[in-house]
Amino acid sequence: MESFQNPYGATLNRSQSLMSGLEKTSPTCNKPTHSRSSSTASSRHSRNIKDWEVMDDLQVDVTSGDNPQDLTIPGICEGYLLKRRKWPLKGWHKRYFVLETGILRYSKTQQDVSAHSLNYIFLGKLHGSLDVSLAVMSINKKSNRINLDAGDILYHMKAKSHDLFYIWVTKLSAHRMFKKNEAAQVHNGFLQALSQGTSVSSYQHYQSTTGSYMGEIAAPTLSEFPSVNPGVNGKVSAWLQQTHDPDSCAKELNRCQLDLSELNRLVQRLQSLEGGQQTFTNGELQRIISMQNLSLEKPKKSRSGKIWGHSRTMSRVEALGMLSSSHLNSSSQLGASVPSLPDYVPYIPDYVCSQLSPPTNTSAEGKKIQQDICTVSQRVHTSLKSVHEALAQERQRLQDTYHQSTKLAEVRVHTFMETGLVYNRPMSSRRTPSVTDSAAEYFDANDDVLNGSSSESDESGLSNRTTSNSEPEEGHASATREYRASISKAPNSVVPKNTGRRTTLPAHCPENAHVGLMQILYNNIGKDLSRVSMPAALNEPINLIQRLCEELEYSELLDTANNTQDPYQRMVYIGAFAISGYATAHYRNRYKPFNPLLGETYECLREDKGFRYISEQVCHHPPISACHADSDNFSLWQDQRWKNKFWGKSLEIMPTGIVNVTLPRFGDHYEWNKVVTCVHNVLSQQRYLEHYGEVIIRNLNSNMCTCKITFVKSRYWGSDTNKNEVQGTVLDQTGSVIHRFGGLWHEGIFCDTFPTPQCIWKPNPQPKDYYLYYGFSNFALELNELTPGLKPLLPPTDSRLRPDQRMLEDGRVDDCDKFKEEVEDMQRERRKQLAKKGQEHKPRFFKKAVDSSGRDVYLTNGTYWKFRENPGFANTNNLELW
Ligand SMILES: CC(C)CCC[C@@H](C)[C@H]1CC[C@H]2[C@@H]3CC=C4C[C@@H](O)CC[C@]4(C)[C@H]3CC[C@]12C
Repeated sequence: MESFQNPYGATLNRSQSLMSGLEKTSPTCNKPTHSRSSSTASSRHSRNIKDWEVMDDLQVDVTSGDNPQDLTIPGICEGYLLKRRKWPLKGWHKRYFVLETGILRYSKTQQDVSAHSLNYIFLGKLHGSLDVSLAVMSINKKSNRINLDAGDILYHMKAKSHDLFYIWVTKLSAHRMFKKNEAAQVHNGFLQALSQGTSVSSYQHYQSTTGSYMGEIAAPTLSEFPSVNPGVNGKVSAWLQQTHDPDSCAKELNRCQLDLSELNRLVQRLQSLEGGQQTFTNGELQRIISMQNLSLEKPKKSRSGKIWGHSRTMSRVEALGMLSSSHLNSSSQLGASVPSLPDYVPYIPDYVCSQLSPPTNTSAEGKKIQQDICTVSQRVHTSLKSVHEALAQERQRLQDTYHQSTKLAEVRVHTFMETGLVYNRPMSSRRTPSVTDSAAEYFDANDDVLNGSSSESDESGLSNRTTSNSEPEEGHASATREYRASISKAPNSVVPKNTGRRTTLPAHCPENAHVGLMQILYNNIGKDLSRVSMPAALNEPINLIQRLCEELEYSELLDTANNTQDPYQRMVYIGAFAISGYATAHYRNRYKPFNPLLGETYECLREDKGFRYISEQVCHHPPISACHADSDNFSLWQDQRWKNKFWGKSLEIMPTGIVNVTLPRFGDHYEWNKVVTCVHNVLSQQRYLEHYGEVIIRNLNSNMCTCKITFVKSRYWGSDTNKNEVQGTVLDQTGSVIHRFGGLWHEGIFCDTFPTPQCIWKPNPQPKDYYLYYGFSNFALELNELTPGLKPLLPPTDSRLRPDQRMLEDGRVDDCDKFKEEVEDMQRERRKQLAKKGQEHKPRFFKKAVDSSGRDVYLTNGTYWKFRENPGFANTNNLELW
């Protein structure tokens, strides 16, 4: 593998194609024991995967650490990129990105950002921020896509052109390198200080020189605070009176302004002195791109007619010559951190070229001007520093006050709830619910979201909406805090004391921290996880078709819905049910359900809950699990298919099936989609699950109301308290909000627009020692129970009879591994036989159909319970799966 010298002096390997790793995975060599998934994966998919490259981690020589260039801060890069929407899964938002000192931030528009300070200030809402050195970076040259996966945060970005893509990749690589060096340096300084037994002053010194950007991630930005209520003038003046010398900041800033005009004059003078004599040496280009501040947007003509950065304009010819492929490919000694782009001569727009010119200073007069620039700059720096300090103090005060006031508000709302002061709102008024004063405070911020726009995107697939992309909103966060407080006060649902079912598993779950998940995942990139066989220690003794049944754990919500006259309130229960299915995921991130075999079935008869459920693995390619449940109060069916994507640190699971529920009493037929589930930090023990996106629930038989539920993506700076947020609204035909509800998907849902505000749903408490039993809930514990009475009634294809799964449940992990392999081999053999005969597998209890929207679906064919009763599965022809 070629190795290069990057602009900062460190040696690194050329980006390594992930696919090359995959290609090596032939059946004979390098194949891990547990990647026996089918090699006939969709060719389209694998072609796409081939185009992705993971940027190698840069090798930083920590020990030498004597290269002063190591800590040169690469120039800022800013401009619009497309950012993939979280919901709907297709389409991209245009977002304005700023990359500065290793931190990538973005907001909605360029106007949200101001560069008129030492650091970038986000005037509008800062949507997100990421330390690029902590992320796995993968790029796709063909589609100009860049992914950054930091485990907790995952950005999918796309450049508008290949040239911009090239610049961004160069910049990102430089900033990653810088950040890594910086971390190494801090680490070194610290170690040195410790080993010398001196105080850590050198470390502190380092911190004070680089402190402006260190730790930025953790510090909340001003935009985090809710907007100020206009009716608080009195409070503001009182506040200002306490502010320490408010005029001094203004004075300093005035002084700065004068100095800045002086600087502007000096810079212009310097430029006119040096005009046009610049040439670039071979290989310097990437260094220049890395080091210069670049604005990748066409400048809007400012008053001075100039854009910031160096303003010498290069001719198109000059630019092309400079950016010829010889500069960009691997022969460049500096072109290390960027993948080579052979046969490609990018056209860098003039307004970017004009910023690329490196500073030069040769003449004596030039030197003098430079000195002046330094002196004035230092003055500006001192002024701004003092302003910065004053503002920091102010921010601290604000922050303290803010925290105090939210605590107060909480207390107030609690009292409001406790005193039972409820408000009645005529439902007929059908307008956005008004809330009482005490609650109004925190709902104000919600309104724009509550009245959110439609989820249609424009033709280009681009959108500037922020209402339905599951990005966090501060207003919601505070609403959720209130809901949460109320939910925790609500009594726990009473778990029936004795269901006669088991309350624990026969054996503890195996320890699996040692299992080399990394190799398995890297070797199966792009493949469905549902096709990848994993070591038994990574499995839970539950099958995916059983796991689907878990979504019925809170079926009483559907019972309630079927007994609720008011269609809007009914919808709230349906919404809560849709959310409740996700609750168990909170405790379930260490193990993966078994992949069902084609033709495997599972039944769940719950007289106590009043429903019966069946499911079958109906298709292998792609894997599809179909299920159907009936009760006096509802019918539910869905077929579940999911795609998954592994981005280096996180695994995204995108289910595509639609859930259907009918309520016999009102003739309602609801249908809704599922959200994305992301397993963050999948390779480490800090693994956790997040759901994000939007669920839209429609009633196909009445357009009276719809429900919109947002699973909010947590913020990077979020404490645990803003994880797992959900917000829902029930809208009438005109789009007005009739109900709103929210909370956390693992803690419960509160609705404050009901005649009596109340907790709609709260998950059952986890059983004792659940951690030792795969994190299962009581309901999950019961799913695989096989009682002597039940055994003869089940078809032999029922998951309860699957030996490998039973072995795992009994704690016989090695036996399970062996048997699992056998079972999977048998399945392959069956498939071969079928293919030989030119036949296709046909599901036994489901039939293929097309739903009202033209989607392929699997519906029950109504035979399961009939066969079970008569003639009984012992007397039918059954598949032999194991
Ligand atoms: C590799 C292993 C050990 C890491 C753990 C992966 C676990 C957390 C993954 C593997 C398969 C995943 C499940 C696959 C499909 C669905 C259906 C979807 O509608 C809800 C999420 C859910 C239920 C996923 C939850 C997370 C899940 C269980």
